[in-house]
Amino acid sequence: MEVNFRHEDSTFVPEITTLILVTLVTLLAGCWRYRVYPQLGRKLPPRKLGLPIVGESLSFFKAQKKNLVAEWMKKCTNEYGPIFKTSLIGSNAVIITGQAGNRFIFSDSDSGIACNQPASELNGMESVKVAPLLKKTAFKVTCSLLYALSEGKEKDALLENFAIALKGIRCVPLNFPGTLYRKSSIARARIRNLFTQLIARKRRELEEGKVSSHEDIISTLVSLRDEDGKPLLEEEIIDNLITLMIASHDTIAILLIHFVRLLARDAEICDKVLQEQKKVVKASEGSGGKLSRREVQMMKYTWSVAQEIMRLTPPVIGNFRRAWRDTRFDGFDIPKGWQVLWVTSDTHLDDKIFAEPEKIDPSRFQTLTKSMPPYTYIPFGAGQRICPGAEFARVEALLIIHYLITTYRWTEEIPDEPMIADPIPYPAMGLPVKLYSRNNI
Ligand code: HEM
Repeated sequence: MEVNFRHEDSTFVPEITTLILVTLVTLLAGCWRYRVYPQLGRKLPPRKLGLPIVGESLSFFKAQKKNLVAEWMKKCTNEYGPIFKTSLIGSNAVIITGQAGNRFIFSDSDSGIACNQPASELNGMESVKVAPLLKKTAFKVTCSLLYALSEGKEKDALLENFAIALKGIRCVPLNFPGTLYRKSSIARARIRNLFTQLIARKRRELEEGKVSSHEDIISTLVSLRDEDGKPLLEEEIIDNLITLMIASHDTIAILLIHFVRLLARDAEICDKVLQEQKKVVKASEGSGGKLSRREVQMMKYTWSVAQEIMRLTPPVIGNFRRAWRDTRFDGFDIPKGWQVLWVTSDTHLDDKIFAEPEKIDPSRFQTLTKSMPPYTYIPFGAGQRICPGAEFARVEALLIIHYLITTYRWTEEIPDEPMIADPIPYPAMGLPVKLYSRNNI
């Protein structure tokens, strides 16, 4: 027994010492690799990187949760100028703001920066929570128009799993039974499975000549061939379908939620939108109320309201790129491998571009658009990577607002409902409203 104890004790001490040494060496190596080395011989943008590993993630995400990202950015740009460095989610990052910065990121020039990386149900309802309803509606539109999925179990399963998968995007990656991350991974696997089945069905229907290669996004991706006649891998098709779902879902829903909220709050804007939509109803009488491109083009004021909403509450607050080589902007070095974050709010709230930027004034988009400097109004991004769904989003948002405002009027049930960020500003209680039918259109 004695011998055994001694034996265990004697190996235990070296093991601990080795562990401490390995940890120290790893920390020092990490410090050298991510903190010291990038600064050597370079003029990096100003500002400290914050705590090791954690960086400024906590203060950034706290600001995001409280819907204070624009203020967080303003404080930094006031102190350090339009370009400054930070460390977010374990990566060194440069945040670039302002028109010149937007041009540097969006223009096609060789900047060294590359990309990193979803109604009739309302009938008879008196009170409804707008936010979850519009999220579900946007999701269903994507499923119907992009994936040609009709109502049924498949669509419901996709919606259910997608909601769980999304929650897991921003959670701590602890892969244990019961954790959000584990549930989200299971939901992602189910979504992949569902898409695999949909792709197989679409392949069969294409072979049997039941659908055309342009029927929907799935048939298009399945039919695509490269120069050598090779099709896309199934994994590539699934990745594209998931990207489309993420990109189209919350974005339109957030725009519509803020639109419905504004119409409940601003009687003048609401009346102008209603008058425009009444003209659209009249124009569509000849075609039995069906709306075509011509009627959508008539909705100019309604779209200017949407543009103003996206100026003040952009559905996408910015996006990450990565420096694929050492590069420079505004006299500062941006080391290869660092993250580069562009942000929407800075130019959207710049009083040199938008007079009285805090004021809601849709008319600025009726007079200003042509004279607006490039790279200043960027809800859909700009340049080569501009959102490919911008026109889809415009038509979908306009049609949903048309349907809502010509069928109902509504009042907020909680007039002072606070906003939370999820990560985009979102009514904390889901925007419950009282609905009243309009019978006089
Ligand atoms: C109001 C609604 C929408 C807004 C504000 C919006 C905004 C954006 C923004 C800012 C980007 C990033 C651009 C960049 O990183 O440079 C983006 C990318 C993207 N959006 Fe949208 N989007 C909306 C709706 C949609 C819809 C409906 C679809 C699909 C039908 C869509 C598909 C995409 C795709 C596929 C990308 C990635 C493009 C790429 O990586 O090159 N978006 N969107």
